[in-house]
Amino acid sequence: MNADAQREAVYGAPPEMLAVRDDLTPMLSQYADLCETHDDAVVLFQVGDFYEAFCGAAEAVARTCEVTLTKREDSTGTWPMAGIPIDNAAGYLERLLDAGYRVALAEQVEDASEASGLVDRAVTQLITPGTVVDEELLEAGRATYLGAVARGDGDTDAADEYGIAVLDVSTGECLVTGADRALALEELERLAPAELVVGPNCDLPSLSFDPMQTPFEPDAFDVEAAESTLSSYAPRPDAVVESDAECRAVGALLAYAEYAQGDSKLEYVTRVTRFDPREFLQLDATAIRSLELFDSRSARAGSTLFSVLDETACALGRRRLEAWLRRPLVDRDAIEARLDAVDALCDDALTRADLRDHLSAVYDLERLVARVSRERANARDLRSLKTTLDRVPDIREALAETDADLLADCRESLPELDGVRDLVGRALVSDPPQEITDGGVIADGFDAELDDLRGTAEAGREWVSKLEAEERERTGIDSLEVGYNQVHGYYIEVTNPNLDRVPDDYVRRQTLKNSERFYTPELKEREDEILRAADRADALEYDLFCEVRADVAAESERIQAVADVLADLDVLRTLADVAVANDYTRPEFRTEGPGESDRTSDGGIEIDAGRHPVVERAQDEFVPNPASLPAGSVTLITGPNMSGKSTYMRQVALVCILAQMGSFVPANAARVPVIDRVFTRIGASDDIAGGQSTFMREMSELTDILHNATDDSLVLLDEVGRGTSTADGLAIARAATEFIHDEIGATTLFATHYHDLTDVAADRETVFNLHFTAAQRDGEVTFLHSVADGPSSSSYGVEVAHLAGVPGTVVDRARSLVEFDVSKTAESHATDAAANGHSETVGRAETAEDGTLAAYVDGLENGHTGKNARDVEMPTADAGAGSGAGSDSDSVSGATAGSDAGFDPELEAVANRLREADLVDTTPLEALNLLSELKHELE
Ligand SMILES: Nc1ncnc2c1ncn2[C@@H]1O[C@H](COP(=O)(O)OP(=O)(O)OP(=O)(O)O)[C@@H](O)[C@H]1O
Repeated sequence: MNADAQREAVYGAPPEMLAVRDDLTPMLSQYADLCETHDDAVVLFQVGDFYEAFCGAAEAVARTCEVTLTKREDSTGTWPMAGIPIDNAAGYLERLLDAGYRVALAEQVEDASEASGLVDRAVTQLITPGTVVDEELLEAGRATYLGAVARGDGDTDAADEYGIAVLDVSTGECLVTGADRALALEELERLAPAELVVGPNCDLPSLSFDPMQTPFEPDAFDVEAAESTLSSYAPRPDAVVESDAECRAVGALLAYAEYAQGDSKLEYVTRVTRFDPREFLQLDATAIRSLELFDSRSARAGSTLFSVLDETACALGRRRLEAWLRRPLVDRDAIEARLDAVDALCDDALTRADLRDHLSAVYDLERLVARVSRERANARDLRSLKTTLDRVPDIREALAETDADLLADCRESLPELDGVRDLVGRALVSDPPQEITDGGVIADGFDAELDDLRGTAEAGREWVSKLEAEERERTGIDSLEVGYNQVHGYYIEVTNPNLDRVPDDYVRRQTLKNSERFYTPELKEREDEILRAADRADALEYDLFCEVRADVAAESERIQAVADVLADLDVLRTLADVAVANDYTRPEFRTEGPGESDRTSDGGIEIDAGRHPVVERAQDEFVPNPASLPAGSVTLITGPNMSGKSTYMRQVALVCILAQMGSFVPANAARVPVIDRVFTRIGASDDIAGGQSTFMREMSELTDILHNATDDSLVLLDEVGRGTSTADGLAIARAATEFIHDEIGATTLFATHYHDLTDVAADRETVFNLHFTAAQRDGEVTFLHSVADGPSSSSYGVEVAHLAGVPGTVVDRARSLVEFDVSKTAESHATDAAANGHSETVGRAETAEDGTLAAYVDGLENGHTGKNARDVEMPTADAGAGSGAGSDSDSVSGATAGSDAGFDPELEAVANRLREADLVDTTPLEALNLLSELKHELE
């Protein structure tokens, strides 16, 4: 049985209980009923102060939560039972969720002391990864989404439409979008809901994240049913959604969320917002992952872009920062508005500091107001809400002088909500208790009746407090005491030796070992008065509290508006703080937006002294690099391993992303276009679970780029083609480069070790070569990390192997092999190159240095790999586009034509074996054996 099946086996009513169903005690019968109606979860059944589970579920709870498995015995049998204490249930619930269980809380919904017979119980909450609302189970600064995906009607054209909806049940944020399957799935990956309700006929591939997939009534996805659910959240559903698929997704999502919250409408979901993914810079899951925006492959803390930016002061800001980074803008005006605001704050340290100060005192207003609406908020929550709202006037004041439109808008749209502040301020004591049923919550002076009751109780207590002295005097018993206990109430206690002095009006209440307890009719009367008043006061306080909470709930929408503005402000000030602290600069935009006709010939990317925002933090000295990438150009980047190629490519993309989210960028200056998408094909990683080899994955990512990139896109390719044979890899890399350049026109950066690829620059004006250099002295390599024009001449592979710790003997031997073979091949290489009219200086290239393994491999591939080159049908480049330096296809086919004479198959076999050797997975002994075999072959 797999893990899912194991979990499901304990859902539903226990079969052993069903077998004796009619004989079960009323309580267990109630348990079995609730298990049957909630057969998609482990039912935790409140019995007093514990949540109990029985039978198979009890065993699962005991195992997962590490609590004792006990048993309950009654006339019908012995039932395994396990319980978790309600008071600190959060930790146990978390364990159950982590173990993949869904949990239904069946709570006592009537006061056990008032129930005649069996206490009424109902499932009040379903707890699953996407429906948790408990603060202790949620990550503060991250939205936790419940998601739904639905498809258009199978019989119509709309069948290709997919709808995606997400809801953060803890805050009420609800988003819906729709698109074709590919785009919709991309959006789903970007939103990465923790739990997913999937509609009928949705054909989902394996996802890059791992949501809990929840089966839910297919009927909820029917258009009519979905529209009816949606209509209680949006009076005109057709004004919110644009297709049936969207309607189905959001309707079913809300229906499931209602079911999870005990079948009640979610009053705090006040706005269902539709968005179009095309209105944002599209970053798919691959790009988000490979640019390490949120998750890093390195274990180093602070090694993602998000962690560099995250100087937020409150959870509201943190969640908003994540949303902005996940979804940068494409509307130039909106971007400039954010940049103006950040700019203004950069220049105003005082306002920044003020804002930080105020915002760090605010609570998570979105979650607070959601709790208020769900009637789950206690008095402390309302006080936190007030504390937050109290900061609003100060925040408005701090923004009083600002010129930036967005900041001024924030100031103007910040409602002060005096009514709510005043109400909570007057109604609740300043430091209320956690419980709302035990009194002590409502402030004096708020309600006359409550004040009266309190006055009565207080007067009674005062009377009692004086009673001791009076009775001592009346009876002459100095040791007489007046006391109170929960069971017997007020009493007068007299020790045994003094019992003979007890007056006649004392009535015996309790006998203890050394004393007797009494009351007097008058004391009893006072006691009744006090207790009656106190009980009534507690009940009245609870009612008053609920009224106050309901009044606050009525302002949900305006409070959510405050939360919205505070979140924006926190992000804007964070971006300004980060810009100042890290010396970022304001980017300039060269185009109005994707697809706009005013794209000019200089609509490319120009970065002066750009840095990688994350790598620069980890580096003692980061070397800034420029980028000059005309629109639609392809830039081929060569250079030794570890020289900085990937860092460079990524930093260009990160500058563009930061700019479009409205942030300053790590550079001295940056002029950038508004791009529509960033595509990445970086790093080789297997997707064995998804059934893809490294190469297949590489190719499917490349396919995605070739199909979907536009001339407004930025494409990063890192070593495309390396997952297969050199000849095939080079052919694919070359063909892809030509296609992207000639057909798509996306601005592209391509890091490669295929030196032959650099020839593409020779006959295309907007294909350029850049390279990274390294200095080699006394056999040691130092990476300079600075970019220069032209292709690189060496890869320093042996030296990098040395740096990586490959044993000295192997490195020395490899070096001598390289030198030996290079000298052997250099001559024919030079001859071939001359014969092809192809010098080593191509385009803006620098002259290659020989004496390295790369030059040797170059030699083989350029001049002596006739077999490989012949095996691959290279697409012929447009001859007319050549610049005269020899077109790429010329150079390859020329090499092929003239190479057979110098082709040495044995030498190539050795080279191939060397090339394919995986040094990381080679033990020193295997390496020595390999070398010895190679030597043998050569000799
Ligand atoms: N501009 C820079 N200034 C300082 N250090 C840098 C710079 N660029 C990169 N580095 C350092 O060099 C390391 C290697 O960089 P990177 O991964 O970009 O090299 P690469 O050329 O892509 O390597 P490979 O070809 O092996 O993938 C980085 O982890 C970083 O520590």
